[in-house]
Amino acid sequence: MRNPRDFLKPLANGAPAPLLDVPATPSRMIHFFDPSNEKMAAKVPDIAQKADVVLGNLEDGVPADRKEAARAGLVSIANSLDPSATLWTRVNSLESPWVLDDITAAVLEAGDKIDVIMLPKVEGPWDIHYADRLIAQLEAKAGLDRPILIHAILETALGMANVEEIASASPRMQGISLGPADLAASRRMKTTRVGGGHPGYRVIDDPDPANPEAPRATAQQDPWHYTLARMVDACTATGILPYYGPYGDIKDVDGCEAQFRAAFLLGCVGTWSLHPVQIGIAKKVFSPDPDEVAFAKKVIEAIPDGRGVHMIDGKMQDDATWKQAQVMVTLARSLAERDPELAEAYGL
Ligand SMILES: CC(C)(COP(=O)(O)OP(=O)(O)OC[C@H]1O[C@@H](n2cnc3c(N)ncnc32)[C@H](O)[C@@H]1OP(=O)(O)O)[C@@H](O)C(=O)NCCC(=O)NCCSC(=O)C[C@](C)(O)C(=O)O
Ligand SMILES: [Mg+2]
Repeated sequence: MRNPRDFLKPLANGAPAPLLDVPATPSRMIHFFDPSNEKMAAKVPDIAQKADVVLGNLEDGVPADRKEAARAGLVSIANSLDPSATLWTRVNSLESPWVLDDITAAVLEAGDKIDVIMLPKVEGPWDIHYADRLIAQLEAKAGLDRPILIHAILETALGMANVEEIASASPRMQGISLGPADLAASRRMKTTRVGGGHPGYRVIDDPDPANPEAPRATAQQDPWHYTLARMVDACTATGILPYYGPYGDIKDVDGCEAQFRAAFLLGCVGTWSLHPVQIGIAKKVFSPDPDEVAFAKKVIEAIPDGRGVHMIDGKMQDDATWKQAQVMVTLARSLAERDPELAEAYGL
C-alpha cells in the first residue's frame, strides 16, 4: 500500500500535482467519434458546441488498419478545436499493441488539450497504477501544468468485482462508465444488445387461482440495475463520477431515453452519445426537470437551516430531504451558469 501522505504527490519528478477534487464541469453526454472517419471528424467542431464532452475514440469500433489514422486524427483535432470545447479520448486496452503509442501521443502531442483519458477493460487497481505512472512520466516530459485524469470502463466480471478498488486506486481517477457489451460477453449474459433492456428479462404476476387461464401481467426489468447501483456507490464513496455508457440501438430513441433516465435517477451524472441524435436525449435526461428544481428550491427556502420536520405540499420534509433538495438545486445551478435557456427554465 502507498503511504497515504504521498497520495497527492506526483508520480514522476516534474509532473503536475494530482487534484484533490474531480472538476465538476458538466459532462451530461460524452460524444464519441472516430477521428479516422473524415466525415464524422468534420462534424466535431460543431458538435463540440452542443455536447458537454467530445471524445476521440481509438479503441473498439475503429478498424485495426485505421488505428494510426485515428491517433493522428485525434492529435490534429485536439490542436484545432475551439479551446472552450472539452476533449477526452478512449485509448486501446492495456494488452493491445496500440495503447503505448496512444497514451504517448495523447499526452506528448495533445496533453494540454485532452482532459481525460478513458481506459477500457480495466480489471483492477493494478491497471490504474500502471497508467497513472506512465501518464505522470509523459506529463513531466511534456511539461504539462495540470494533470490528465483517468476514466475507467467497467467491462469485465473481474473489473466489476474490483470496482471499489478501481475507484479509489488513484487521485487521477475522474469517473467510471459501464461497458455493457463487453461486460455482457464477459459474464456470459445471453444478450446481443449494447445496453438497454431485453424482452426475456422480466417478472410475471402469479396465476389467478380463480382463473388460471387468464393472461398474467408481466413487465421487463432492467438487467443493468445491480451493476449501475454498485458502480454509483463505488464512485460516490470515493469522490469520483459515475456514468451510464453506450446505448447501441440508435433508432430506439424511447428505449435510449428510458435507460438514460434510470441511470440519472440512480445517481449517474452523464452518459455516452454514439450518434448526434443521442446528444439531445442525454441533455434532456441529465438536466433535472424544472418542476423538480422548483420544488427543491421551495424546500430549501422553507427550511433555511435544513433542520426539523416540516410539511410542504403535503409531503414530509426533514434534514435528509433538505439534502436531496440541495443535490437537485446544486446541479441545476451548475448547468444554469453555462446555459441561459436552462437558467430561465430553473429561474436561477
Ligand atoms: C452507429 C453509427 C455507425 C451510425 O452511423 P450512420 O452513418 O449509419 O448513421 P447516420 O444516421 O446515417 O448518420 C448521419 C450523419 O451523422 C454522422 N454521424 C454519425 N455518428 C456520428 C458521430 N458519433 N459523431 C459525429 N457524426 C456522426 C454520419 O457521418 C452522417 O453524416 P452525413 O449526414 O454527413 O452523411 C455511427 O453513429 C457511429 O459509428 N457512432 C460511434 C460508434 C462508436 O463510437 N462505437 C464505440 C463506442 S461503444 C463501445 O465501444 C461499447 C463498449 C462500451 O466498449 C462496451 O459496451 O463494451
Ligand atoms: Mg467495450
